[in-house]
Amino acid sequence: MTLFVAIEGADGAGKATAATNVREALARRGISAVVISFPRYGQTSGGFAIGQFLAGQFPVTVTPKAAAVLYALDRLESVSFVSQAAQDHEVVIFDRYIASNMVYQASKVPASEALALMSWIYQLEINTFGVEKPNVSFYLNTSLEFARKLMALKGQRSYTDKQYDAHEADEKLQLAVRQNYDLVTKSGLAGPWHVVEAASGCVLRSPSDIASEITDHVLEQLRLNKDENRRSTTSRA
Ligand SMILES: Nc1ncnc2c1ncn2[C@@H]1O[C@H](COP(=O)(O)OP(=O)(O)OP(=O)(O)O)[C@@H](O)[C@H]1O
Ligand SMILES: Cc1cn([C@H]2C[C@H](O)[C@@H](COP(=O)(O)O)O2)c(=O)[nH]c1=O
Repeated sequence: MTLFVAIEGADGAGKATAATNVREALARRGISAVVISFPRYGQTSGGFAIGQFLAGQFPVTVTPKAAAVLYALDRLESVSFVSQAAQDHEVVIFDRYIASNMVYQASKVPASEALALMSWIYQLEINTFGVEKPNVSFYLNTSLEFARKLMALKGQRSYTDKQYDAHEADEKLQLAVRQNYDLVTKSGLAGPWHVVEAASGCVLRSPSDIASEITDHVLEQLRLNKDENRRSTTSRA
């Protein structure tokens, strides 16, 4: 059975880097893994609409619920792509997944409405759209200060020429995103969660150090899954 792993975090936390390094670390152990990054900007109509929205070019005002639907549509359109990846690989690593949708949209409404909106989005994606649940999620926790430095290292994006997109430019949103990741990880929504610190004290950890912490958890989860499969095969025999 394929393991679905989600790597989550604020903009510029180093998720794409961690996802690639984890995939390579698994490959070195003979475990086949693939990285799928959401949004899939150029691949789905939802992804295209999100690119327009983040570039500030969507033709109508996008409320938090409308944004949630666009992001969820991107994943709905990707269901068969994900299921093909699951047939071809032992591990599918998502660079952002459903929790990004829950956290970012919840960060645009008053704190008292955040949990209700998060659970609405989770129901929409899992129950209504039939998107695959992650088996384990990692939150790459980083301060806004470090994230700004990493964002500055990012190359040109496909959907905007600006240095910062609509979410990245919004400092208040970036702070609320950190509070809401804290809320989901503590409440276990869209989990189970492991929190991975991007920095140790006031020094950013190396990409390989971060990836090896995540890889160790993934290997442990693969072992647990194999034990579980063996147990259920034995009890059926
Ligand atoms: N731990 C790290 N130490 C130093 N540089 C890093 C680290 N992690 C990532 N980087 C660099 O920071 C930049 C942004 O990283 P990355 O694209 O992985 O972030 P991200 O979280 O996926 O960003 P976003 O969500 O905004 O797309 C890249 O140039 C990457 O090489
Ligand atoms: C998948 C997903 C993403 N977002 C947000 C998070 C970012 O601010 C942007 C785009 O992500 P990228 O990593 O910078 O390409 O969109 C979201 O709100 N909901 C989602 O489902």
